[in-house]
Amino acid sequence: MASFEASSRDEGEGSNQTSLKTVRESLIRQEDSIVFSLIERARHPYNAAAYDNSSLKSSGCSLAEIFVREAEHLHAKAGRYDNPEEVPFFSEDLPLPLLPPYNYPQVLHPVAASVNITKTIWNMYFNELLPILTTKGDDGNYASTLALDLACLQALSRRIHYGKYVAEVKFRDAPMDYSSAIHDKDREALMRMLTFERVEEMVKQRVAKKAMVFGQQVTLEEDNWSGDTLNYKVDPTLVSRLYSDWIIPLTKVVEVEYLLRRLD
Ligand SMILES: C=C(O[C@@H]1C=C(C(=O)O)C=C[C@H]1O)C(=O)O
Repeated sequence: MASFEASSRDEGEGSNQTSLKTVRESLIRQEDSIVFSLIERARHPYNAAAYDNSSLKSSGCSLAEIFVREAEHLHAKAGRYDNPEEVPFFSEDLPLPLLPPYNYPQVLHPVAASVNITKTIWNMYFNELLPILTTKGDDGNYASTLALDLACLQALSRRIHYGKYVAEVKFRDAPMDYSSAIHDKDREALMRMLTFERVEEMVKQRVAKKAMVFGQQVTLEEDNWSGDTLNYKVDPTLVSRLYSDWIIPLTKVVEVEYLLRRLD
């Protein structure tokens, strides 16, 4: 595993199973889901009818919203939101899981449940990301398109809200330093303390590389494996930009919001 800027602080954590190292390893694995889901969604054009609030006159919302609401309803029955890493977009009136709850480890402070930026993620995904990820046009495959949107939204929500875990382990590593900034409600100091620019740079480079590797046309002819002649399924610089402009900044917003409530 790559060595991280803060690796010295990971050492000696002993009994603490969730360390900055394991949290970062999870973020690295989540990159795979995000990059794959973006590549899959980019197979279809934009398909505007699925997002138009006026297409379904009787409901007043878009087909996308109905799709995500009903999918979350079903996922709630299967226990998805028992896992504190999963944050639904429409948390009102979700049904209880049908199976008895699984005993997920309680790593976070209970205030974690109140940190939720799904509205921001929703707006970012539909207003900013989708128009640049997809080509213009309509292929009529709204169900497939929306199922792929759901996969993208879930992967993004999970990754961004995982900032709670990042913040928790950073807090446990340096409780005195963080506590004084939390008492002062000093967002800027918290943002400075939790930021590791070198790690962010590595993340941006790695996701661009993953977009190149996962997005190649794989053929059996040797020639097609030479990097610069390839036509990637999603522009690797777009994936890197998605991380630098939205995913990393929003993860850090979650980190700060969680820390501000960490001593409540
Ligand atoms: C997630 C972390 O916190 C911050 C956010 C990062 C991210 O979202 O990828 C990376 C580095 C830090 O600036 C971390 O330190 O690993």
